[in-house]
Amino acid sequence: MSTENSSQRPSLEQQSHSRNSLRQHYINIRNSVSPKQQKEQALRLLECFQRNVMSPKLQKVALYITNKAELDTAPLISFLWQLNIDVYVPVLHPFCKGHLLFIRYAQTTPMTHNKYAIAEPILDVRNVIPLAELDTMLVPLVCFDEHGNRLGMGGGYYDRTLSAINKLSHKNKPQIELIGLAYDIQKALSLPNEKWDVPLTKVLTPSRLYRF
Ligand SMILES: Nc1nc2c(c(=O)[nH]1)N(C=O)[C@@H](CNc1ccc(C(=O)N[C@@H](CCC(=O)O)C(=O)O)cc1)CN2
Ligand SMILES: Nc1ncnc2c1ncn2[C@@H]1O[C@H](COP(=O)(O)OP(=O)(O)OP(=O)(O)O)[C@@H](O)[C@H]1O
Repeated sequence: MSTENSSQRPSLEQQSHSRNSLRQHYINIRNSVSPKQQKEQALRLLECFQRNVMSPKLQKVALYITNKAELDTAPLISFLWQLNIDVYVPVLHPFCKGHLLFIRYAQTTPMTHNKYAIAEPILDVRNVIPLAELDTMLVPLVCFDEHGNRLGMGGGYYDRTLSAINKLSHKNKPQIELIGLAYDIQKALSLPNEKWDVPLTKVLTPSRLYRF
């Protein structure tokens, strides 16, 4: 996307068009994963997590509940539960449009479905965690590149929610690890980035951990 001068710079409309075509291209790639492969890849992801991410510092982890052909997080969630590590998942914010709340997710949590038909805990304010208290957030994505740029489903939910962290003063800024979870086939050579994009610190795939 780099250009010599502003007259050659793509317009906002062109940029959003290329983001949307890239997004659709990688959603199609993701949808080509069969249910059998999805299961196998989820187990390999768990092994890769155990080798590369697991640490005694991991106490409060945000994850997501898998939608459609996304990399399946269920084995990872069960593993964290076994270790008594607290797991939090996103809920669409009821008042703050485009933002997420992170809610404690346990085996007995009463669940519902959001407008995208994704399972989410029924909102109970006692189970909401302030972002600054999370030590790691595992983030869904449609594609990523080798600089840690991420393209998601296009709602801007994660970027909006995470921008709140960047607004904190440096002193209070939490050292939250932002780790994208993806199949290896979701890696792009280079993605356009926007001022609101919050870069990932790492991406974990079933075969390796990328550090940026
Ligand atoms: N598992 C999961 N939970 C998540 C996200 C996500 O990407 N994955 N989100 C990340 O921000 C938020 C929800 N954002 C979403 C935005 C758009 C669509 C959507 O357009 N879905 C299409 C189907 C897409 C497909 O084929 O995979 C649909 O509902 O028809 C879904 C979720 C919060 N929770
Ligand atoms: N921090 C923010 N403040 C205001 N608007 C934002 C912010 N972040 C993203 N947006 C808006 O959200 C829209 C979608 O953003 P983007 O394409 O980056 O979503 P995404 O990262 O793919 O989606 P998601 O995070 O939900 O997976 C953009 O058009 C942008 O206007």
